[in-house]
Amino acid sequence: MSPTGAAAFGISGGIGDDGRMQLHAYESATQWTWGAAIAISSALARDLEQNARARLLLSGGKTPGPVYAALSKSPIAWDRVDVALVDERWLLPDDPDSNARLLRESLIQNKAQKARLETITRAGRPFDEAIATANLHARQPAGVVVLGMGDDGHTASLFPGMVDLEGALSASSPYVGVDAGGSPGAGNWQRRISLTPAGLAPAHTRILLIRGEKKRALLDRLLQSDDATEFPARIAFTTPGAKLHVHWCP
Ligand SMILES: O=C1O[C@H](COP(=O)(O)O)[C@@H](O)[C@H](O)[C@H]1O
Repeated sequence: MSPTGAAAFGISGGIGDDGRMQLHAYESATQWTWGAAIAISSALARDLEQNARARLLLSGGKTPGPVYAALSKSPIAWDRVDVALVDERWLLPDDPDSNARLLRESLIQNKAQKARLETITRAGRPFDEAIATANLHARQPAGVVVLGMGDDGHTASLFPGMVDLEGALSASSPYVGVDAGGSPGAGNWQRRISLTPAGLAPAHTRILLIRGEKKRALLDRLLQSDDATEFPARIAFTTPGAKLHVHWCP
């Protein structure tokens, strides 16, 4: 199936009307998985037609694994694709709770084994150096960025109520180190490295993957305002640049 085969429509009442967002609503998890994978793969294929390499930023968490697994079977020139992280917990890349491990086990399989995976953390790499390395790699801006959204309205590792959220939201660098202590949504992983709105802005394709009625209701709530300090996931549609494509299924 293709994304256009799914029920794709703009949301009325503000965001859909001003062209900042389009919702692709699927009836089943299978349709969502393949619809989102095809959307990502098509954007990469377009990039690869025009550029020697394509750069893809992916989120972690519990939601996107099936989409990445489907994407790994896409017949594109993966040997010309650099895959990097939207955010990472301060964990080594082989830790079962790291976002890098999720990418390795779901995406870097099948045809996508030929892609180049960049991790943010590495054994012996101090926190500040990990941030600096992420920023260095981001000098080559990503064309395609895939975001997630937590039940608390966080995206990347930008959490409601975290220390100096305002600083992270207004940072001029593509990545910042964060202390998400005090934000229950951060779970056991308070120290993190996160993409910022400045890092999101250059992407020509901006995708948000969410599932379930709870997140759909939260999305509706997000659309009522632009205040990213209340719900940082609002940066997905308030950051100037590409239209946000939300792929959702129940
Ligand atoms: O901690 C994180 O959570 C978000 C959302 O994850 P989900 O489990 O609710 O899908 C994710 O986008 C982010 O990359 C991750 O570090």
